[in-house]
Amino acid sequence: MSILIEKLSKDYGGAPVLSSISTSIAQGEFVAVLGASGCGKSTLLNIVAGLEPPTAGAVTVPAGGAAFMFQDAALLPWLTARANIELALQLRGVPRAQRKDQAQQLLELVHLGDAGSKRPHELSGGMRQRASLARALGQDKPVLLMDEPFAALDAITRDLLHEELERIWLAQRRTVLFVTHNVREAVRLGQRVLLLSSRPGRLAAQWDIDPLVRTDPAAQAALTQEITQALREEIRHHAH
Ligand SMILES: Nc1ncnc2c1ncn2[C@@H]1O[C@H](COP(=O)(O)OP(=O)(O)OP(=O)(O)O)[C@@H](O)[C@H]1O
Repeated sequence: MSILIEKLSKDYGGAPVLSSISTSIAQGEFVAVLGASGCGKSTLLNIVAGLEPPTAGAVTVPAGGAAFMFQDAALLPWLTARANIELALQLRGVPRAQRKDQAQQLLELVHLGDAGSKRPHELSGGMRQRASLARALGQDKPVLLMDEPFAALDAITRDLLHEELERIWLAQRRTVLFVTHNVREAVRLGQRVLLLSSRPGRLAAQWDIDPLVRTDPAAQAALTQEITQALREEIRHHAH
């Protein structure tokens, strides 16, 4: 077991945002979290990251903690892609002599091997997210928290990054908690999909995704439709 969430509730002083969420996430598992806008998905990740305390309940994460990747790459604009990654390595205590090589390996892992000397504004949105992923991986934490990391990308770039992320996840088997609005993305990447309800955010439903679904477009489409229907119902409730 990697992440244990027990009767987790959260409010910011007003109405509850999250209410009694319990689930456990296995080591190396990839879990996608879906829910309507404002249902508390980011709050859930922030609590797992240790950035926000829970109001009630408990969250247990592995001793090494979690790395975070956001929708906005949040790279330091005055540093090159390589230097952004080297900084993560430095913060982790990697000796200076090894940082350059390790940063290059990480750049190559995300297929940015030739772009290390570019600064963020010289990179496309997809390349910035690749650099951001390399930086998150450079933190070498057992858990990777991803908050809509590909939401701002065009569909083709997003599909490419799905392939990259899957390849890296299969090679490294980190535990991933991936928040998205996009049902197709959740079904494409997740071994399990959690659906949060709105106001308060509860665990409304979950689906285990059979890996065979990924190789069967009809099954993938049917499951996407089923989950989309459930998400729509959550959004409709919320609208009343
Ligand atoms: N620091 C905070 N202080 C007060 N309220 C907050 C804070 N952070 C989030 N909220 C509120 O908690 C609720 C859930 O927000 P959160 O960002 O977790 O939702 P979300 O599901 O990630 O939304 P979206 O999908 O739009 O990104 C919202 O009503 C938001 O206004």
